[in-house]
Amino acid sequence: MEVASASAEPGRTWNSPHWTADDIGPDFAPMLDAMRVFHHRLAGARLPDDLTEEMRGIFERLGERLLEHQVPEERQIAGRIDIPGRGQLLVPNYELDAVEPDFLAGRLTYGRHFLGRNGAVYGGAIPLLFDSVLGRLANGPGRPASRTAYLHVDYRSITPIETELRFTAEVARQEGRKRFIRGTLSHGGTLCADVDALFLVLRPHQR
Ligand SMILES: CCCCCCCCCC(=O)SCCNC(=O)CCNC(=O)[C@H](O)C(C)(C)COP(=O)(O)OP(=O)(O)OC[C@H]1O[C@@H](n2cnc3c(N)ncnc32)[C@H](O)[C@@H]1OP(=O)(O)O
Repeated sequence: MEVASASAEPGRTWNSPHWTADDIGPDFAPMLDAMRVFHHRLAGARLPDDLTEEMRGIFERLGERLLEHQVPEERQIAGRIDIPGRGQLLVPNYELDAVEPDFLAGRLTYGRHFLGRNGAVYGGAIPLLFDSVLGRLANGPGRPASRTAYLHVDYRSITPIETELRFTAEVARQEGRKRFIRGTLSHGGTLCADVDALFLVLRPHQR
C-alpha cells in the first residue's frame, strides 16, 4: 500500500482520495455497512443479560485482534478513502446527487443510532454532517486545505430519524483565505436546519 497523497505536506490539498477501493479487500466496505446496521439495532434494543455478556466477549476479543493492526494516521483507511461513507463510522453516511465546484447536494437518512428524543435526530449530529459536507466543498478540487473556523447552525424544525433528508452546500463567497459556505438540511418541503460557516485556508505552518 503506497500513500497516494500525503495531507501533512506543505501546500497540500485534502480533496484527493488517499486510498482507492483497490487498497482494501472486498469485505471492508460491507463490513462497515454491517457495523452501521449494528449501531442502529443496538441503539434500539433492550438486551437480555446473556446476549450482553456474549457481545462483551466478542468485542473484547475483536478489540484485542485490532491492537496488532494499528497504524500511524497517514496509513489509516478510515475517513481517507473514496467509497460511500469514506470508510469511517463517525459521520452518517450520505449520497451525493450533485457535485459542482461551488455546490453540492445529496441525501441521507439518520438511523436510530442518531436518535435524540421523540423521533428527532440528536442535535449535535447535524453540525457533524454539515462540517463533513461543507468541509468537502471547502476542500474541493484545486482548493488548498482549509479548516472550519466556525459553523453557525440554526435548527428550524425537528429533523426526523429514519426518513430521507436532503442537503445542499454552496460557496457563498471567498475573501482571501476566508471561504464562506452555507448549507441546508430539509425534509420534503420543510427546512430542518441551515448553516453559515467560515473555513480558513491554512498557512504553511498550520496543520
Ligand atoms: C474530501 C473530504 C474533505 C474532508 C474535509 C473535512 C473538513 C473538516 C474540517 C474540520 O472540521 S477542521 C477541525 C475543526 N477546526 C479546527 O480545529 C480549527 C481550529 N482553529 C484553527 O486552527 C485556527 O483558529 C484557524 C486556522 C481556523 C484560524 O487561525 P489563523 O491564525 O489562521 O487565523 P487568523 O487569526 O490569522 O485570522 C484570519 C482571519 O480570519 C478571521 N477569523 C479567524 N477565526 C475566526 C472565527 N472563528 N470567526 C470569525 N472570524 C475568524 C480573523 O478575524 C481574520 O480576519 P481578518 O483577516 O479580516 O482580520
